[in-house]
Amino acid sequence: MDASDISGDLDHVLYTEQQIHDRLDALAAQIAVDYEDKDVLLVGVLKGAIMVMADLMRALPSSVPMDWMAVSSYGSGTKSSGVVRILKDLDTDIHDRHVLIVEDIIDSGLTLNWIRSNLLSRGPASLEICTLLRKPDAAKVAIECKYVGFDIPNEFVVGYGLDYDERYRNLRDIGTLAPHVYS
Ligand SMILES: O=P(O)(O)OC[C@H]1O[C@H](OP(=O)(O)OP(=O)(O)O)[C@H](O)[C@@H]1O
Ligand code: HPA
Ligand SMILES: [Mg+2]
Repeated sequence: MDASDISGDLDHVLYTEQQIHDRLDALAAQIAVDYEDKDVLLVGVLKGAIMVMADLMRALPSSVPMDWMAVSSYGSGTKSSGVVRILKDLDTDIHDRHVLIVEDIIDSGLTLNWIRSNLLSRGPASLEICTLLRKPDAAKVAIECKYVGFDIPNEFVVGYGLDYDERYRNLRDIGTLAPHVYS
């Protein structure tokens, strides 16, 4: 099975692989300037952020460490439960570290709101957020996010790390699913 099999399940493409890479390159350039004189630790949120992390960190000019957290908030559906629990914690002590959270999407904002306050309680020197996608019309809590790839409509999207029931993460583009997939 190859990616062309799953791309047939898309209704429409929002962003192509090329558009995503171009935007991440621009964000990386901005991050490189902002952290020019600081050591930054990238913290990815599994699993959705894997592609963003891989491409963002390779677009950075200097060597940067990364760490990962896994939390559960969505289960297998398309709505956040709002109940977040840590499945895998950081390996790194972030006290006094400059931390940049790397995410694929801010939807309701509940996941990042929880992660943000959890990480802030550990006393980082600074804490900022970089997300590839954000849905302003879906926000249930306001999240201050310094680096945003694209603001998108309030539609469920898949691809480039984003899943529907653990599928479609390996799609290179980001798009919405055709109605037949849900039925
Ligand atoms: O803003 P919110 O409404 O909280 O939604 C955003 C979060 O939901 C998704 O993760 P999910 O919990 O589905 O796990 P995954 O990353 O493994 O897909 C996504 O990757 C974000 O982490
Ligand atoms: O639109 C979405 N797609 C996939 N996963 C998600 N998690 C939150 N929102 C989304
Ligand atoms: Mg996630």
